[in-house]
Amino acid sequence: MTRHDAQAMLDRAERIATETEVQAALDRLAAEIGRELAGAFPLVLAVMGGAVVFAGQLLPRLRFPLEFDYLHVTRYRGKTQGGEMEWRVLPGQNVAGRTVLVLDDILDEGETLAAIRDKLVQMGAARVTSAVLTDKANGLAKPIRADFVGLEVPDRYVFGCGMDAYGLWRNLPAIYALKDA
Ligand SMILES: O=P(O)(O)OC[C@H]1O[C@H](OP(=O)(O)OP(=O)(O)O)[C@H](O)[C@@H]1O
Ligand SMILES: Nc1nc2[nH]cnc2c(=O)[nH]1
Repeated sequence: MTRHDAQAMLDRAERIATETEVQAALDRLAAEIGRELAGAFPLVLAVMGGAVVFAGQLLPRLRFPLEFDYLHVTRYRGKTQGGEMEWRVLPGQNVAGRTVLVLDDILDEGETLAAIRDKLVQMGAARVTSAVLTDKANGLAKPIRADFVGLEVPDRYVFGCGMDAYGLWRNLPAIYALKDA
């Protein structure tokens, strides 16, 4: 896709959450997480690559002791339909016995977060919790619910705030839905 195509895709998209709304959701999430996990000395794990913006903006709002690490799993790979799960970086052995908080940008069909939870439990995590910036209202019986949800988004392909559209526009500070996908 060219730079011009990328701009045209954004121009055709619909903005579904403003930067101000995203920042307010982050403030609320941080307060909720603090109430639940401040005393737990959690291991916070960002799911690369979509969680990079969410983690980068949430972490400075968490004012309690924690450790941070990441894992990398993907099943969309720049497409708008999910496929086979591909683990690129497994969680480290430091999860054993810990309260873990998984951060991801979106809970859609829930396959990714459920697989991460199962992996962490298998690796000996004492408690697995999760926070997602967005939860897609797709009417599906998801295999997992997130403990902390920033914003509900409609059943469309969304991008911005770390989420990509065909590999692009993770850098946008607001959230958009593709015109046609
Ligand atoms: O609930 P699901 O239907 O499983 O989808 C959610 C996952 O999809 C996205 O990852 P993606 O595979 O696009 O990789 P990315 O993080 O590199 O964007 C997103 O970051 C979640 O991890
Ligand atoms: N960028 C993006 N990634 C996703 N992964 C699962 N659903 C979505 C979505 O709507 N947008």
